[in-house]
This record gives sequence, structure tokens and C-alpha cells, in this order.
Amino acid sequence: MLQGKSVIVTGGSRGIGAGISRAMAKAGADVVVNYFNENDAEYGQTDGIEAVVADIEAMGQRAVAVEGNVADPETGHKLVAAAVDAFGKVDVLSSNAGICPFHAFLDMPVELMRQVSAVNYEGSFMVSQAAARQMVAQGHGGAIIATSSISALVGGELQSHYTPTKAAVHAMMQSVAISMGRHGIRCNSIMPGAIMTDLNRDVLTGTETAEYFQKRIPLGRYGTPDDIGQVAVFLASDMAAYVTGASILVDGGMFVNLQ
Ligand SMILES: NC(=O)C1=CN([C@@H]2O[C@H](COP(=O)(O)OP(=O)(O)OC[C@H]3O[C@@H](n4cnc5c(N)ncnc54)[C@H](O)[C@@H]3O)[C@@H](O)[C@H]2O)C=CC1
Ligand SMILES: C[C@H](O)[C@@H]1OC(=O)[C@H](O)[C@@H]1O
Repeated sequence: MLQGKSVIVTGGSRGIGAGISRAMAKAGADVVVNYFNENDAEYGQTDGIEAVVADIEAMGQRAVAVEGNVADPETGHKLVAAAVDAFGKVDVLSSNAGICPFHAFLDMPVELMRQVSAVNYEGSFMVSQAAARQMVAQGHGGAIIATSSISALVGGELQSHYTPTKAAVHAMMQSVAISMGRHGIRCNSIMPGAIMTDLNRDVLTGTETAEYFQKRIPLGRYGTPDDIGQVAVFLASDMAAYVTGASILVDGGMFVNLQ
């Protein structure tokens, strides 16, 4: 579905981003895999930048690892330059990088709130802008897929700094879809539910929240990074040729299951 496409994935070395990177490669794309602050040993053998690059190459696709903090305005330009240097173009951006350091509201340090906003919202904005500029210059359209969240639609007691950034990413895609439509660039967001990754493994394992989530998910299981990767491939592909400004909940039915 993505044969010959050039894809950039931010936060592509672990978790959902690793699932997206692998799914894009399996669909035939070459991938620039962005990562930041990685200590691969910390994340075991299945994830980490080296494992993801090796898996992509084992599928017969090209992979380029690019370290960079998406909150740094230069990183978006670095990622685009890496894709153009290695693959000659940018067709798809998966703006996935994000952090969620759980913290109570009342004693949350302003610095933490600002860091989460800088990475999750501002970082997504800047990388999307850099990729869109390249796509417009290329003149043959493209696709931008932002990883928002079920948390764009609901709250979390320990996520008062986080949920607004997920809503912001969703709202940004809706607006960017309007201005980029004339360039044939489709912009959509994915809203994952509870996906077992490093970001929330502690929350989703052996806690009251874990028990509650398990009861709330009609499909009876947490999502996997590949569950998100498959939807990202769909949104990147010509199967979604008339889909822009949209968001897709990928949550096993969690959001609708109030009672
Ligand atoms: N895990 C979940 O249940 C859900 C996650 N999400 C979103 O999915 C995205 C990925 O989350 P997970 O895979 O769970 O997280 P993770 O912690 O497992 O992986 C995060 C990835 O982002 C990278 N990263 C972190 N900070 C970065 C920065 N400043 N610049 C560039 N890369 C950076 C890391 O290197 C890593 O590759 C995030 O945007 C998160 O908000 C949304 C809904 C649910
Ligand atoms: C970090 C959370 O556990 C996870 O990420 C989100 O965006 C949702 O809040 C999920 O529960």
C-alpha cells in the first residue's frame, strides 16, 4: 500500500511509534525513524532505535535513524533533510512523539506543564510545518498523521498537563487540513486508547486503573503498537484518498463504554 513512499516517524524507536515505523515498512515504505533521550538497554530487546532500524531493513526497506528533540525547532528541518538526502522526498509524516509524565494538578511544577506542551503540541506543530513545506515544494501531495489520543476527548486525574496537548494536536490537524487541502496534503489524527507501552506500562499493570480499564474495553484487551500502525498505514495510503481533517479512535471501544 505504501510501496516507494518516504515516511518520517517521530518517536519511532519505541512503543506506538515503533509499531507505526514497522507497519509503514511492512507496507513498502522507507522510514526516517526519529528518537530522543534513548537508552536502548533501558527498553529491552524488542524496542529501541537499533531494533526498529534492523527490523525495517530485514523487511527490505531503508531506514535512517535521526536523534532529535521535537521541541527543538531545528529537529523538523533535520528530519526532512534526512528523508530528502536518503530517499529524495517526503511523502508521509507520522507526528507521534509524545510524553506523559503522570502528575497531580495542584503541585504540578510549571516547568513540567511547559515541557509536556513543548514536546506534545509545539513539537508536533513544528515538525508538521517542516514536513508540509517540503510536501508543498514537491508538488505531489502527501499525508500527515498526528498521534492524538482518547485523552483529547476525556480527562485524567494525573494528566491535566497532558490531555490538553492531545486535544491541541487533534484540533491542529483539523485546521492544517483546511490550508493543506489545496496542495493535496491530507491531515488526520489517530486517537489511541490504552496501548501497552513504556509510557504507561506502570499504570496499565497491576493497578486499580488497570482493572478498571480492562473492564471498560469491549474488545477485552489493551491495544498494541501494531493496532495503531495498521491505522496509520491506512491514513497514509490511497485507501484514505478522501479522508482529511478526520480523527480515528483506536481504543477497543473504550471511549463509548460508559455503562
Ligand atoms: N500508550 C498509550 O496508551 C497512548 C499513547 N498515546 C500517544 O502516543 C504517542 C507515543 O506514545 P507511547 O508509544 O506510548 O510512548 P513511549 O514512551 O513508549 O515512546 C515515546 C517515543 O517518543 C520518543 N520521544 C520522547 N520524547 C521525545 C522528544 N522530545 N522528541 C522526539 N522523540 C521523543 C521516544 O524516543 C520514544 O520513541 C504519544 O504521543 C502519546 O501521547 C496516545 C494514546 C494512548
Ligand atoms: C498515558 C495513558 O495511559 C494513555 O495515553 C493516553 O493518551 C491515554 O490517557 C491513555 O490512557
